[in-house]
Amino acid sequence: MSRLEVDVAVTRGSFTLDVSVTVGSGEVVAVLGSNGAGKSTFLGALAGLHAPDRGAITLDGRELGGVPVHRRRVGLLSQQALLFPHLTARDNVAFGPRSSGAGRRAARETADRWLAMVDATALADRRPAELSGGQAQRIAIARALACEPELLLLDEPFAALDVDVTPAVRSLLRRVVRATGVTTLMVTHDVLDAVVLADRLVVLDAGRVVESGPTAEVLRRPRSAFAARIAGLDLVPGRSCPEGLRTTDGTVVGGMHPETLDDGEAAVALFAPAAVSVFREPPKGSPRTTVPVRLAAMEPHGELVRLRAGVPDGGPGWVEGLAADVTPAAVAQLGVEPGDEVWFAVKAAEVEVHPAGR
Ligand SMILES: Nc1ncnc2c1ncn2[C@@H]1O[C@H](COP(=O)(O)OP(=O)(O)OP(=O)(O)O)[C@@H](O)[C@H]1O
Repeated sequence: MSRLEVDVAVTRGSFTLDVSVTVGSGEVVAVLGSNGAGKSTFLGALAGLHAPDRGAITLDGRELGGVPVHRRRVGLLSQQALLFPHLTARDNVAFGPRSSGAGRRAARETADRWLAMVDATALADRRPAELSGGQAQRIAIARALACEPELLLLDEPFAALDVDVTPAVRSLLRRVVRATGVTTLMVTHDVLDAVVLADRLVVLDAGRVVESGPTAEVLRRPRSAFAARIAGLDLVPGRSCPEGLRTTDGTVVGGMHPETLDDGEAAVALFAPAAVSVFREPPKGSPRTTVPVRLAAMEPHGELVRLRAGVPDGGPGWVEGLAADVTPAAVAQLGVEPGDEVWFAVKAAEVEVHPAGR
C-alpha cells in the first residue's frame, strides 16, 4: 500500500492548476468540481500526461516526475474500457503482467484470478466486440488491477455506461478496490460515485482545492458552493454576525450557530431547499429572512418542484442558484413561471451557520 502526495502547479493555456492533495495508503479519494475546474488536468498530471511547472508527485516517497508512464505503477481506468480489440478478455487482462515480465502461463493465471474477481470468468474467451459496455468495463477493471498498481486512477469510470448497469459496476468496483486496498484517486462529477466509493472528497474550483474532508462530513456540511449543490443544500457565503450571517451586500440571513464562530469570521449559511417558502409579494411581518429573486428555472424534483433562483434587476448576486422545493399545488397557486420575480423566505431555525474554511 502506498501514500500519494501531490503538490504541483500545471499550466494549460491561460489555466493554472495549483493543488496540494494527499491520499493516505489504501484510501479512496474523489476529486469533484464543476466543468473546467481542472479535474482532468489533475489526473493528467498524475498519469504523466501533463508535465508540472513546479512541485512533486510522490508515491510512498518515490518521485514520479521523470519516471516513464509505464514504470509508474499507476493503473488508469477511463470512461471507455479501451480494450485491445483483437485480444480476448483474458489476453487483455494478461497483457499487463506479460509486459512486466511474467511468463505466459503465470500471466494467464493472474488474468483468470482477476476475471473471477470481477465476475467475468464466463467472458474470458470473448473479444471486446462481443461484450456489452458494462462487461467491457468489468474487464477493464480487471486489467487495471492485474498490473498490481500502487495507485489506481479512475477517470469518470461510469460516465459512458448505461444508467441501468452503472450501479452494479459501481458496487463491483467498490468491492475490488476495498479487497485490494489499493490507494485510489477518482475524478468524477457524479456525487453517487463519491458516496459509494470515496472515503474523502476534494473539491476543485478554478484550479484550486476549495474544500476537502470525509465524504459524509463534506456532504452534511459543505463549505463551497459546488459541494453544497451536489449535497442538495442551499449555501450563502458571508460573515458571522450575532443574528446568523451577513452577506457582502449587508443582508442578514438569520440562523443558528451550531459551532463556535467569532463575530465577522468568514462563514456559510446552509439550509435545505425544502425549508424555503416562495411568495409573490414580500411577506409582511414575517420573522423570516426574505430576499427577492428572479425565477431562472423550474424542474421536477421527486414529488416536489424545484425552483431555481437567478439574480433580479439590482438584486444581490448571492441568490444565484439558490433552490426552493415546493409542492406542485403551491406552484399552481402562485402561478409563477421562469422569468418572474418572487420572494424566497427561510426561517432562522432552518438555517445553520458554519465556518467557511475546512
Ligand atoms: N489543451 C488545452 N489548452 C489550453 N487550455 C486547456 C487545454 N485543456 C484544458 N484547458 C483548460 O483548462 C481548464 C481545466 O480543464 P479540465 O479539463 O482540467 O477541467 P475538468 O474539471 O476536467 O472539466 P470537465 O468536467 O469539463 O471535464 C479549462 O479552463 C480548459 O479550458
